[in-house]
Amino acid sequence: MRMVDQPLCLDDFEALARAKIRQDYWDYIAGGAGAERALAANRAAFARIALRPRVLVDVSACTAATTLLGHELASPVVVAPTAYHRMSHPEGELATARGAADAGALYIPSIFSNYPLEDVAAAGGAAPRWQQLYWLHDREAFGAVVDRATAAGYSALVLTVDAPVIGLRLRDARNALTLDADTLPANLFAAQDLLTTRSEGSSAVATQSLQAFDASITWDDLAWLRDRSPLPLVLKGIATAEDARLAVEHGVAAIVVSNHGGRQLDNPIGTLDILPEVVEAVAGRCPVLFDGGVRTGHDVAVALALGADAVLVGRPALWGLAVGGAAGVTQVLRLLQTELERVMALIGRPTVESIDASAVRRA
Ligand SMILES: Cc1cc2nc3c(=O)[nH]c(=O)nc-3n(C[C@H](O)[C@H](O)[C@H](O)COP(=O)(O)O)c2cc1C
Ligand SMILES: CCCCCCC(=O)C(=O)O
Repeated sequence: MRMVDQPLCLDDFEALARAKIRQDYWDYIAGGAGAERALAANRAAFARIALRPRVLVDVSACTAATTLLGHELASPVVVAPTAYHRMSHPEGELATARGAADAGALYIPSIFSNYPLEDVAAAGGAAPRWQQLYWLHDREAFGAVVDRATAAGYSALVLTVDAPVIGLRLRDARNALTLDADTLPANLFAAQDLLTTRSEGSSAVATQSLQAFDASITWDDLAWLRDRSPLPLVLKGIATAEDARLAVEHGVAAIVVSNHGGRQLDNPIGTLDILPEVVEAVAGRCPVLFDGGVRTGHDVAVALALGADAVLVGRPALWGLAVGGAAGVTQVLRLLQTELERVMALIGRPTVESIDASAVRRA
């Protein structure tokens, strides 16, 4: 592997982070499900789309600034929900929240954070934040988290719907992954014992998810959540036009096209290949967010041109966190913003709104 002193791109951050995170936690973060076909497909999809540069356009003042559900953001790059940030840095989600706030970015903490959601909210100050949720078997515990997020000033709930069970994470099973005491989920006390134990041939994360997640929920159950909290509801993990239409019919505020970073269904198709059918089905009725394999400002521009209103980054934020705590998260987000603004100049699209379908073609 190449030696890196000063990270100039996200690949550099990845190399530096790898040297700082212990091997079984690194595998949990980096890995995908099954043969990791979906993980690879997410990146491969970007190689098939080319940008179409227009010239002699005034690009002297390109700006990546945008708005999303009323939030003014420095760029269309959002920090995705990822569990257990203390695997990457002792200050965990508190540092991520500070780093995202300093970059003018929206952060979506995972329900499986290592710090209580109230503390994460306080660390982010006035910055926008949405709370991610998994629907738990224990309805009382689930409702309590929803109430706490509502009271703590989160401005939307992001329900992840692509994980009725956890995908087959072979790296974690081979590593017999269990979580150390300082990496246990802070919002869910009942989950803590289970994450230090595991069934034979499985990891603690997989064993626990089987017991914690309610795999019986359907579209009808969304009404319960809407009754429980007035916050706008975002569904994360939509991967077909049919479900995108259903989501809109159920009044969601936004959807996230995602395959969970290739960690759930090991499908040989990247989320970028799925994005156009979802954008067409939604037909402008709500914002469409996208994630999976975004690693450069060029990737962000491609996703926007294919109809995304914003993109989420999962692993890259963890790399920044591992490398430099809050400042590392800020650096990763600013790097993506700077790269995007450079690409915008090079393709003659000086604003986020001007990056439309005419900006791309199949390579
Ligand atoms: C270590 C790790 C933990 C994750 N935890 C969650 C989670 O708690 N909730 C969730 O909705 N998605 C979770 N995800 C998925 C991310 O939100 C996101 O969809 C994915 O990381 C995007 O792909 P990328 O890492 O290539 O940017 C996790 C992903 C990773 C890598
Ligand atoms: C029972 C713990 C489940 C944590 C799930 C976090 C996650 O979504 C992941 O991809 O890992």
